[in-house]
Amino acid sequence: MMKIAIAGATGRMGRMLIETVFNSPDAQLVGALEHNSCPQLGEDAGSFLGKKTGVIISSDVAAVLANAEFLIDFTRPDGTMAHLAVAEKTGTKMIIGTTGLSSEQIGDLKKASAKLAIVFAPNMSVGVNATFKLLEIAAKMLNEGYDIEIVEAHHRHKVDAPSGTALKMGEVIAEALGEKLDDVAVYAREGHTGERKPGSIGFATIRGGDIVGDHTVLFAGDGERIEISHKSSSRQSYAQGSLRAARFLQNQTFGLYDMQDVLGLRK
Ligand SMILES: NC(=O)C1=CN([C@@H]2O[C@H](COP(=O)(O)OP(=O)(O)OC[C@H]3O[C@@H](n4cnc5c(N)ncnc54)[C@H](OP(=O)(O)O)[C@@H]3O)[C@@H](O)[C@H]2O)C=CC1
Ligand SMILES: O=C(O)C1=N[C@H](C(=O)O)C[C@H](O)C1
Repeated sequence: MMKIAIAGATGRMGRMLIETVFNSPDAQLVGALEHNSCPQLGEDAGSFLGKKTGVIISSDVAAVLANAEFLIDFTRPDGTMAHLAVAEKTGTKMIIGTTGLSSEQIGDLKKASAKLAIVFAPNMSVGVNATFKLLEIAAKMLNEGYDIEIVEAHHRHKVDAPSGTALKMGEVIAEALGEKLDDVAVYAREGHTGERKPGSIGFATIRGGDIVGDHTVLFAGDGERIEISHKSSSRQSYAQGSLRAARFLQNQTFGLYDMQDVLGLRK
């Protein structure tokens, strides 16, 4: 039985993860973390489901992690890094879905992974990770005469842009074309932009309503265009993917992995 704690327990992903762990025969919910101004501190983590899990929402990271083999963290970059600092001491393996980490913070994850096993991925769904592979193939086949644009849409509460998934799509495509995303990305257009720069990868962001997460990559040529899209209609796929990541980590003692490793998709 995997002993799992959830960070950001009252958030959109936190709640989906609590429900998923609660209903999984091979997982036990042993902790639920929130920051110390959260109004639900002291409540049962399952109260939003009308169920008793026996786990009380707490802000005591050290006490929660002392009792947990795994921490699944979908919070904010500062929260994730604070949890990581404690997990390094307790040896609690981490599954990190938080997006918007700086390159310095990612560097700190890499350092920690010398001793701690971590899965870090901007999207835990099987479908999105399969889409990354499709994009790699498409980018190699359409490497001349096609302009590449990535469009993502998310709910009105999302705080980072472009999404972690859109950025990863850009990285996968850039790598397939022998480029670095930083050298070819165009994140915004406004005013007199001039003509599109050949070889660039454009990003466009939509925020509104309750959109769970849509990503489309356009390969726009002369007289035709190809679109590769993934649309999430529920957060379940992210939560199920996170549990698959925890199962994968059962067999790892250290190292930084992503969902391509978990799903056996790495070339
Ligand atoms: N990898 C993947 O598959 C997916 C990744 N995500 C990413 O997961 C993250 C969370 O998304 P979502 O659940 O929608 O966001 P929410 O805002 O609904 O949830 C975030 C939770 O983390 C808490 N939190 C915020 N800051 C801190 C902190 N410094 N320390 C501890 N806890 C904190 C929030 O509390 P409060 O609200 O009180 O601030 C809230 O409970 C985002 O980065 C998002 O992009 C989302 C879906 C899938
Ligand atoms: O904030 C979200 O909701 C999501 N965030 C992730 C991202 O930034 O890519 C994954 C998914 O798209 C939902």
